[in-house]
Amino acid sequence: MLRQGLYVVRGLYRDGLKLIRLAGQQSFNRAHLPASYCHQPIGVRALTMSSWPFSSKPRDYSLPNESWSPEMQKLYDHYNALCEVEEEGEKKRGAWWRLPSYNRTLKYATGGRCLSKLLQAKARLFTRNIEEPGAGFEYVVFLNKPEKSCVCVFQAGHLLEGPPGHVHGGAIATMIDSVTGTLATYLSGPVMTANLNMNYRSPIPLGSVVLVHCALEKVEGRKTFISCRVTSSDRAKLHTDATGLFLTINVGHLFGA
Ligand SMILES: CCCCCCCC(=O)SCCNC(=O)CCNC(=O)[C@H](O)C(C)(C)COP(=O)(O)OP(=O)(O)OC[C@H]1O[C@@H](n2cnc3c(N)ncnc32)[C@H](O)[C@@H]1OP(=O)(O)O
Repeated sequence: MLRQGLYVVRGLYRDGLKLIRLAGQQSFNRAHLPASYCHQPIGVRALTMSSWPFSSKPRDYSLPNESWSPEMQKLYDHYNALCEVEEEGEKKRGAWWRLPSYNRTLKYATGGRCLSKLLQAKARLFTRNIEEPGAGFEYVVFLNKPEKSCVCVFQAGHLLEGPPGHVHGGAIATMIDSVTGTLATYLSGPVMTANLNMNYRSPIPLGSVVLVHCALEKVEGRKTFISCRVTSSDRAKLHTDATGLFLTINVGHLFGA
């Protein structure tokens, strides 16, 4: 028992060192990643479960729960169906990927458990820190790899109220930052938001379901430019449009380097 525990601690320590070494590089390079990471997009890779050393798995917040409205479920089913295509009677991976989502950014990456203890043991990802299903940000992101775009299906809960009965502008900005940031991370590796420009065109009723569409505009050196449109679920109404600039960072930047 004690020996098993020591093996786990030693493994985590080794993985932690690997991650810290990776953190010193300008950007993640496939050649330096464990083989199990290499078939997944960066956003997914950071959260891979393949080397999860414990028996209990963390909750994936992007899966349907009882708070989802029929509209939210319908849109989830629509995009989820695009993740798998049938060719000559065989099921194959489609152009779309559903991205899993956890409530901590570091803990569930290889070695991240060590790092999250070193940094902020109580830290929780802002958009996933409300445990009550449906009260805050209910969302799922689907990535379209060939088109370098993504769609987020977002249902805003009662804790996100701003103007009476409508979603707070800061909550909308949070979702835009998260989804554009997710796409930029997938395309360019570790990034931070340098600039977000937002035009609020029409209010979003609380409890409604909207789509957050994001697409790559261009990459210039360390700069990744993403455009974003938040629309009603039938795409007929534009709620917000935005642009985001993301700068590739050396992960050491997060550690004060
Ligand atoms: C999975 C969940 C995803 C969630 C995604 C959420 C992402 C986030 O919210 S990140 C948190 C919010 N963002 C931050 O806190 C970032 C704070 N800012 C910083 O750390 C730094 O300013 C940082 C990293 C953005 C840029 O710093 P640095 O790497 O030193 O870049 P710097 O040398 O100043 O500038 C590089 C280039 O970018 C340009 N640039 C930098 N900032 C800006 C800006 N705000 N607007 C326009 N251009 C800019 C510079 O002009 C320069 O251009 P050029 O090379 O053509 O001369």
